[in-house]
Amino acid sequence: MNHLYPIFLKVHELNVLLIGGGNVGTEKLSFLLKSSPEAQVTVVAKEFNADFMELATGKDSVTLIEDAYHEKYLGGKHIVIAATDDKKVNLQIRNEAKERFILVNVADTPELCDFYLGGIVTKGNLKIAISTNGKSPTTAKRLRQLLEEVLPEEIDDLLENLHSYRETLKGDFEYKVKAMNELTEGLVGKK
Ligand SMILES: C[C@@]1(CC(=O)O)c2cc3[nH]c(cc4nc(cc5[nH]c(cc(n2)[C@H]1CCC(=O)O)[C@@](C)(CC(=O)O)[C@@H]5CCC(=O)O)C(CC(=O)O)=C4CCC(=O)O)c(CCC(=O)O)c3CC(=O)O
Ligand SMILES: NC(=O)C1=CN([C@@H]2O[C@H](COP(=O)(O)OP(=O)(O)OC[C@H]3O[C@@H](n4cnc5c(N)ncnc54)[C@H](O)[C@@H]3O)[C@@H](O)[C@H]2O)C=CC1
Repeated sequence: MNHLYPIFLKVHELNVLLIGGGNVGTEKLSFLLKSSPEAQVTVVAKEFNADFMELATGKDSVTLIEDAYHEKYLGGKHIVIAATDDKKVNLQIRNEAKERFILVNVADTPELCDFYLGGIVTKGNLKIAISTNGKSPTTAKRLRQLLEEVLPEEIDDLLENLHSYRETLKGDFEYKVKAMNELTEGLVGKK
């Protein structure tokens, strides 16, 4: 059974806390910033590795704190990603986040996650998020690569044009629904 419900977060308007600045921390920050370059991220780690520093240096929206995790760092955060190599610390982060009703992801332990990070395809205004329900992250990656390849950049022109047309519609809600559906009927191959 797949119970996951995907949403699209405005992470440039939310405060994200990432704990861990190693390989996994680098991967998580890298995909977060690839999709959301202005994401507001505070990173706490005892040490940051060279790749992490290269990625984070010069990014105004990323704040680095060289310290061991402490619950005080949860203050004012909406979302937490635990990516340390210490399972006990990851569990502590998860429990202290849950006490505060903060959504938490523990990179190496799906059972402890409130949400998973997904493979993400961006073509201008179009964004597609891919999950395999935690079963095969590599498949999520491969599907992301495939869709990046096959979806044309021009798909964004289509969205912009449809948006302009939508702005010109003056009728009530029902009229707009009908007009937009008629115009886009050909996209799904219906006659
Ligand atoms: C549950 C989840 C929780 C979470 O991290 O959010 C999770 C968990 C785990 N990942 C593990 C390993 C790997 N993860 C990747 C890659 C990605 N992992 C991502 C998401 C997720 N990974 C969530 C589920 C997503 C879903 O529902 O499908 C992606 C999509 C997004 C992102 O990371 O931002 C990103 C691809 C991004 C892209 O390229 O587009 C690769 C492949 C590679 O790097 O080439 C490997 C190595 C191969 C392998 O092991 O499969 C391990 C074992 C750790 C160990 O053995 O120690 C666990 C733990 C476990 O499964 O128990
Ligand atoms: N979800 C995923 O995609 C994957 C998850 N993993 C798992 O993720 C974990 C981390 O792996 P790596 O990043 O390779 O380890 P790493 O050794 O490269 O990095 C660990 C980081 O955690 C920090 N850290 C450790 N204790 C801390 C504390 N108390 N407070 C603050 N920071 C602390 C270290 O300073 C370092 O920055 C491992 O347990 C591994 O099994 C591994 C591969 C993929």
